[in-house]
Amino acid sequence: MPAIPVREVPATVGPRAGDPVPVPPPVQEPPPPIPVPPDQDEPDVDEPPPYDIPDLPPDQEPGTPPPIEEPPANANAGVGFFGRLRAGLQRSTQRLTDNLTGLFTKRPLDEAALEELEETLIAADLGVAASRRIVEKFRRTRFGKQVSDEEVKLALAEEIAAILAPVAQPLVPPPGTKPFTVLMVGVNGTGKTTTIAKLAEQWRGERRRVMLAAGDTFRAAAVEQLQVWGDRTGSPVVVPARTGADAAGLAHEALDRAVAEGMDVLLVDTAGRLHNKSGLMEELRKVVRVLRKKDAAVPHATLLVLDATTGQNALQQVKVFREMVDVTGLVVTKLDGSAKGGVVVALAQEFGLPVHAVGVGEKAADLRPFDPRDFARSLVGLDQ
Ligand SMILES: Nc1nc2c(ncn2[C@@H]2O[C@H](COP(=O)(O)OP(=O)(O)OP(=O)(O)O)[C@@H](O)[C@H]2O)c(=O)[nH]1
Repeated sequence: MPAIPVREVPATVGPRAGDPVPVPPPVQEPPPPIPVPPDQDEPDVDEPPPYDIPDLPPDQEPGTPPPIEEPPANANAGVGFFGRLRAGLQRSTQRLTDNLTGLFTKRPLDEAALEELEETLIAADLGVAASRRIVEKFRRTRFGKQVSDEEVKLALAEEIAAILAPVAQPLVPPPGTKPFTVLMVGVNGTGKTTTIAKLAEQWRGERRRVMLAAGDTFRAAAVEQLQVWGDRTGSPVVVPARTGADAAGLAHEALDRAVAEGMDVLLVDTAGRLHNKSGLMEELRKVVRVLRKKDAAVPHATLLVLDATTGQNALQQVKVFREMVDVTGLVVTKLDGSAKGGVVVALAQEFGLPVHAVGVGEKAADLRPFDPRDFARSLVGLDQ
């Protein structure tokens, strides 16, 4: 196997043994896509043909991030993360609350109103099971009563938060686990690379030493993108020697380097598509197998990154990726551009997998640990 180069961080920003780890400058913007020259050394290696994973959403073209709906004009309004979350979820909130307004104030809560409530919740992507659960609670506690819009929102927020609470688990590298190794999986364009950068930024800010591994070896642009993020966050990046190099070999090499260099965290990017679903499954399983050979506990976490704009497709993606790898937690991105933020509730109800973080924008500060109360109140349009 050819040697896998490690892109070293310039001495001015990279940590040295014994030095305090500098806090990297805030990440301002995601790196622009970088044109990739044809690989002169490897004329035989072709880009894989368009992928054909029948169970994944058809609207995600290979290599093309899904279009993000225009965010609302006041998307950056508000103070702090709650304000961003609230602004980011505005489309989802509108979708949910438009039909609720006046639903119960015009009449006491009867069967027809409950049915309308259920339809509204399902249309807002909360999923059938969660919607039924919420409606049942309303039936038990409020049937026959006249309730104001505000009361409805409060009760909804409470119920949604109760569904979300068990899954809201921030991802914290446990003390003594070094390097805490995280495998990032998900369909292309969902935000894996950006999420890696955001986590790297966050953990470097906590003075942890972070290494990145560019495991999406077929997409040279993805490798370049991770290198840019590595430079920006001051994290060394292990890159493949050539396009299409063995991803498992790269992950193995990265783990060796991370151990040798005393890294606290290793974040491994992976491909979101290959020739077909079984090709992707084979590759992801091989990456895990090879890592486990080195250390049975690795990867310590396997995060599936989901794009909220895909709505109910996200549920399908969880099912497909769980067939491939042992998904330990979820990150839901692009809540800022989506009217389908309710899908987080459906994911919580259906799978009960930890939701570690949500993304409400492209900047480093736009990824935060998932707070059930904040999310629920934002989703129904209540203030903090
Ligand atoms: N609005 C918004 N955009 C995001 C968010 N997270 C990621 N993006 C954008 O989504 C696009 C795709 O993100 P990537 O990180 O490249 O996705 P990926 O899954 O790594 O995809 P590949 O690199 O193609 O494998 C980029 O333009 C990101 O800036 C988010 O929370 N909100």
